[in-house]
Amino acid sequence: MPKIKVCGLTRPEEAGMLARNRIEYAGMVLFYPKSKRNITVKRAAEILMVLPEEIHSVAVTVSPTPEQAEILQELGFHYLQVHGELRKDTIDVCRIPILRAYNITKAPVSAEEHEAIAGYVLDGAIPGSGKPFDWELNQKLPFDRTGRLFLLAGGLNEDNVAEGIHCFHPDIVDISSSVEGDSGKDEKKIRRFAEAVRQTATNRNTNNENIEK
Ligand SMILES: O=C(O)c1ccccc1NCC(=O)[C@H](O)[C@H](O)COP(=O)(O)O
Repeated sequence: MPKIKVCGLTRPEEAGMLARNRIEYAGMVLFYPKSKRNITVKRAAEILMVLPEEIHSVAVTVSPTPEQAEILQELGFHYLQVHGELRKDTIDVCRIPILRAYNITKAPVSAEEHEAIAGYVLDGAIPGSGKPFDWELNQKLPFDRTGRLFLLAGGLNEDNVAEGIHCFHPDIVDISSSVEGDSGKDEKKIRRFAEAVRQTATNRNTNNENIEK
């Protein structure tokens, strides 16, 4: 069963929503003012303060500079997620694992290889837009998964997540838009999404039992 990452936290009370629903990863968008989910370093520190230690924290960035990466790892984030450009000088200062994210348009992705890259995120063309990439055309993953995490992102919701899991077998399913309300993350939506993910595993086990009978 894949783990779940809820991305784009903006308020400390959302940490409790994740804990109560046994969500394993929490993403926060920083240094990207174009995003409606962009938060300040101060706000990220407030959220990290109340986020249970067992939830992995992910700083979500676009083309981060070495100085920004340094601030984020000093804050205590467990992972640095990088959209846009992954700079060599940023890799050089990074002591936390990198999740390399690709926004899939029509052009094929050519995945970078580096030992600092702990996982890959395949995301929609516009991150955080709630729109998936073309799953049909991207069935073959553009990287070797061995020893690395694979996160499926982009437009996932409680209705399509079972199909996404079936198509890609991701280690982590990554969501944002579909679990939001007017003022940020919505606990009822998070619960329903988590139930849909866990139900997928239950259905698979039941199907396997039926096949074995
Ligand atoms: O969420 C954003 O606004 C964002 C901005 C810039 C870079 C990345 C961003 N989000 C990254 C994520 O990991 C989202 O969870 C992912 O894009 C899925 O979002 P959604 O399609 O809304 O479920």
